[in-house]
Amino acid sequence: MYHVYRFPRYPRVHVSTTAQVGLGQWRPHASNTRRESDSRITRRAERRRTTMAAAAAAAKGRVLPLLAVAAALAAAVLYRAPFSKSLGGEGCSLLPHDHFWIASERVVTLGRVGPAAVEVKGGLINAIAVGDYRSFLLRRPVVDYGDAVIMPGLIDVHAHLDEPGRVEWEGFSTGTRAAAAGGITTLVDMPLNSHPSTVSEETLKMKVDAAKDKLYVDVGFWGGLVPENALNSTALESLLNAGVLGLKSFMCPSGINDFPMTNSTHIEEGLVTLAKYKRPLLIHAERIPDVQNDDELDGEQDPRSYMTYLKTRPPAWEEAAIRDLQRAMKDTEIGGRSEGAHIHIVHLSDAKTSLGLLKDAKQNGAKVSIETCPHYLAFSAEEVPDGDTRFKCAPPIRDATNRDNLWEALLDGHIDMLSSDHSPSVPELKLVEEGNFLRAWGGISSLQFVLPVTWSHGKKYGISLNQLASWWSERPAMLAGLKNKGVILPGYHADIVVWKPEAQFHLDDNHVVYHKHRNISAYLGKQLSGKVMSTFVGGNLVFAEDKHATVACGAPILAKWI
Ligand SMILES: NC(=O)NC(NC(N)=O)C(=O)[O-]
Ligand SMILES: [Zn+2]
Ligand SMILES: [Zn+2]
Repeated sequence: MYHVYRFPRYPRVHVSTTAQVGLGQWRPHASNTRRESDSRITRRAERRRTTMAAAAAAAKGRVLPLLAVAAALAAAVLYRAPFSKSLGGEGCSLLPHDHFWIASERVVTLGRVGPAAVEVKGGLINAIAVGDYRSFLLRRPVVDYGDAVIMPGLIDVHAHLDEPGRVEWEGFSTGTRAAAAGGITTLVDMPLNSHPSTVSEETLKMKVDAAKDKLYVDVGFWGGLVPENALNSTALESLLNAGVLGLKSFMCPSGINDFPMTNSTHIEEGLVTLAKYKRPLLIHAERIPDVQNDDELDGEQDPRSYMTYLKTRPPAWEEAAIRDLQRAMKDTEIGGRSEGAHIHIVHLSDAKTSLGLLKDAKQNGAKVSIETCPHYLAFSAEEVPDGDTRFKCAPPIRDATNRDNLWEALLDGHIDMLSSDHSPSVPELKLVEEGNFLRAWGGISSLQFVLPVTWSHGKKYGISLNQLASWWSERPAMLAGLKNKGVILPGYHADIVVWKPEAQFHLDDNHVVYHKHRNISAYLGKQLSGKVMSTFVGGNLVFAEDKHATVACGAPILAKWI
């Protein structure tokens, strides 16, 4: 027996924007903003949205509230593709079809994992047949992936692609090829490390221009909240109107001259404007405490020792930042000054007091979400070799107990999602030879490996494929307001990764790495399981069998406020 979930057969359902959300305390805000779109894909998906919810609800009640949150959080955020190539256009896809089925024994859809066939048509998921899908394989063309996993493509909401200005560090072409090879179908680019930083309408335009014809996956952009624009709502609105999906700010020096840190006043004022647009503020939450522990500063320290570096950025830095954010978080509560805004803490490393404070804030009704990154879950301070600056990042990788506590918080739902924080530089700045932790560039290079890394390490903690899809696709889509992405359901973009969780591989010299600089990644030399076979973006097969499509047909994603 099989059942097909298809657009026209289902009745309309009302998706409440005030539904209780199954995403910790992260509740959406109702909005009366009318949704519309100017892209072909978005319009089509929009017509199907209520039907998808009906299909999902019919199959599994749990899915409906998640759709409600996506709809509500994204109520004012839409996207369009100003220069995307036509679907299935010449060279965009390794598959010569615009309408086809893919099938496997393990499809992650409708809140379950099981046999299913997925119909892809015109860049969208058109129908899903679950159960005895084999009878569907008579319908051609079909790609039968056997027992490989078919899962929503990963959405990486934290990647530094560094173009324009520092293309020698990473770039749109190299970065998105690595993303496609790693099963990432959408990424959102950070506003710093490129030059200039993305802090205005003009600099966003430079980003989008630089990305032209170089995107192998879809790419959105965060803008920067910096002292120069934070208190100037006209400047902020022009950046938001230009299409950034939200803003990002630093509470400590960022290491980039034209991206200065913000204080809590900048953050609180910025949130008021963001509330109007219903877009999130992402915060690098480390702050140099007013009084530093003498232990951390005193004495002759070996700069090649990882412990020396670890002591320079203790958990107290994360804690000080979160304490500084207390008022801003309170402002996001219902009835607060910036109700409608949302605070997202990037790359949380401290699983102790900082996490505890954030849990309390969520409990009290603050609109806060938390991400952590695979390197905090895969590595521990104890195992970082002295002089191996590939492991340097901020906040730092802490001890093994902290790592276990991060996994626990992720599994318990206190940490909402994962991101790569792919932040490479040129090898010279990483000081790999010299091994000086205090002077080396901070940032982990990981984009292509995040799926196998999360899976390889998560297996030991008993993670499921559904959790993986939630942390890497569904919740990141909600954060970025990508209402047609993040799940495999009719009407959503056909952004899909096909991978083999059991396939082991050694990240050795023979492994093809598409990052600009392969040798600065801390994952090189590691044994991993989980091999990406195929990646589809908007129905285009953009990566398969270690080959990319010949033409880069990914779309830039720009938010539109109406
Ligand atoms: N300028 C950076 O890219 N910094 C990044 N560096 C890290 N994470 O070590 C970050 O996201 O904070
Ligand atoms: Zn950061
Ligand atoms: Zn970062």
